[in-house]
Amino acid sequence: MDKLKIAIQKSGRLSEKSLELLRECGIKISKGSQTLKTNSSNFPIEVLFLRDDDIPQYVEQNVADIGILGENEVWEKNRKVETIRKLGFGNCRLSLAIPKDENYTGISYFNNKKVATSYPKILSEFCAENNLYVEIEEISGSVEIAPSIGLAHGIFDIVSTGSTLLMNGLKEVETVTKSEAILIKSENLSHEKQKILEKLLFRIQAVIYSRENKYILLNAPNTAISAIIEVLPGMKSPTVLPLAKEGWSSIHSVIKEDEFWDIIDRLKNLGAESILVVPIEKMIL
Ligand SMILES: Nc1ncnc2c1ncn2[C@@H]1O[C@H](COP(=O)(O)OP(=O)(O)OP(=O)(O)O)[C@@H](O)[C@H]1O
Ligand SMILES: O=P(O)(O)OC[C@H]1O[C@H](OP(=O)(O)OP(=O)(O)O)[C@H](O)[C@@H]1O
Ligand SMILES: [Mg+2]
Repeated sequence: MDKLKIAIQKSGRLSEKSLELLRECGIKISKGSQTLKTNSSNFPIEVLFLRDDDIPQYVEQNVADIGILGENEVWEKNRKVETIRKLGFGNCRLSLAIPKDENYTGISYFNNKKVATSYPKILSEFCAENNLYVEIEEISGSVEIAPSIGLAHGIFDIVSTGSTLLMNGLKEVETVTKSEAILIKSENLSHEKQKILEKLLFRIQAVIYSRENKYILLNAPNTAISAIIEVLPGMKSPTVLPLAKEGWSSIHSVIKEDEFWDIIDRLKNLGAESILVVPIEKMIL
């Protein structure tokens, strides 16, 4: 039987989370620290561990069928690959930064300046759109060091918490774009591999839904049920079960994790008690 070849980052920001996603999809993968290629024992998939920068090229050339990498690498490498979906991790932004004591006057600050980056294509497109002439100094890593050693006036790099900028005496002045991990595929997948991919995508969808949602259970007086249901829409409609205590019910529903803290006060004000919020193992709509 054919195997679907998936390229993921060997070591770096996306490695652990890519493996974790596959494992949460029920795919068994054993990996030693030096493993560069491995087969799953219970799913028709072969995992290739690569530098993230190389993944677009391998997927374009059908060496790998699909890959997990940052959107930023797909934009930068500009290979012929198809984006399938976002994966909800590896969130970061690509920003311009300058030494913290510089007086930033707006985007024209960068005119005729030297900027160091590992993303020359994304940067040059941004400069062209904004009619800026910028001298781009391409380097492959430790970009934040560039201004302090006189290599460039500013940098264009990935920012997440901002602590690398801070530690290197820089300030973020323009966010050019945002990125997260995505799944890409080759434009020429065989019918059989496409079938395996669909099976994998079904599982990924269930895992991502379960990460984004929580199961909520609460007790409330029957008089408050309709008002509480307004606040808790649920997958279709909340479940309402009678409690042994006369005039009270238990209400169960599914809520978005990031909405929970916004609605908790409203639920309490409506008379909800004993509120439990529990993780969902898998969620299939
Ligand atoms: N600080 C961060 N927070 C969140 N996501 C990040 C962060 N830094 C990078 N990323 C995302 O993770 C991807 C991989 O980042 P990493 O720093 O591991 O790359 P790398 O050093 O180029 O790795 P490789 O050795 O595989 O080439 C980036 O392309 C980006 O999409
Ligand atoms: O805003 P922060 O949370 O500090 O994250 C930003 C840093 O993270 C990435 O590097 P990483 O630490 O992955 O190391 P690398 O340069 O070896 O890729 C990126 O290149 C930045 O340097
Ligand atoms: Mg890289």
